[in-house]
Amino acid sequence: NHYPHSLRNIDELCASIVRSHRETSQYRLEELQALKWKLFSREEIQAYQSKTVDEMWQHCAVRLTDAVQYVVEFAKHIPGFRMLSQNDQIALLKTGSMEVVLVRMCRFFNTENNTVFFDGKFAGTEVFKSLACGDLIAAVFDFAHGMCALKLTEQQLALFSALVLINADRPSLEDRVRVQRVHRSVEVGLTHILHRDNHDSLLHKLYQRMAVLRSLCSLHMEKLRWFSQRYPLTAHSLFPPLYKELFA
Ligand SMILES: CNC(=O)[C@@H]1CCCN1C(=O)c1ccc(Cl)c(COc2cccc3c(C(F)(F)F)cc(C)nc23)c1Cl
Repeated sequence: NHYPHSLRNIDELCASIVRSHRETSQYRLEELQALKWKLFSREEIQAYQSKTVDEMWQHCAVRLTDAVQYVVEFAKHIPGFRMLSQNDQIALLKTGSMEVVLVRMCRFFNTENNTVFFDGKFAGTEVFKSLACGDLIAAVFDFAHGMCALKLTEQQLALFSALVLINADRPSLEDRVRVQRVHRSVEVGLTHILHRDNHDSLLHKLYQRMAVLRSLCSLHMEKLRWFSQRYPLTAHSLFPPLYKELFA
């Protein structure tokens, strides 16, 4: 093909990241579209609201762990991520996987009625009341709103997710320079895709979203610590092992 060698690599990089995103996105957009107006009944909302704090946390932790596992699969198929050392892959996933879960959540969000796909239907913030962390849930919904407003295509979302994950500023990386190099190639890929989509202005907005993401995830870690101190039994025994490995 007529591309100079480097651009061909970027095209191949973009294609592999988009493919990996599609294969690990948990639900296809068409499926979610079909379920868009399936809302919880009053009784179902009551049932969620009458769960105890640790029951609801455990219920969510199972789903979050599931989502994190899909992000791990996504990462494993990103060329350049696989090349990193095992320790650096774990270090990137430890701090980045929840951020990617949050980025991906915008796919499950219906901005018309401020609901998110949860447990098979679309839920408003009131469903999560028994978690006793309304500020966290409000922040999760706000972030999803902000992401939806950017109207990213699946390809742009795939590249942005890879950019969020492969971040050389993460703590305890062994080979920061190598992570920076992979980050740069993903960034070139995203810039290339945005340019092709005639949407160059989006890159700046996406970097602002990354800053919001970091503050949101430190709020999550604070909540997780609060929860595991208050409910040590649930946190240490009932949370799926991967969750503990990533967040403990
Ligand atoms: C298809 N559904 C989805 O994509 C989402 C993401 C993974 C599974 N999932 C849901 O079912 C879901 C959708 C919306 C919401 Cl608000 C929730 C509840 O979210 C959380 C409740 C408790 C703690 C959460 C924490 C904390 F603090 F642990 F880091 C962090 C995040 C980000 N979300 C938390 C969930 Cl679990």
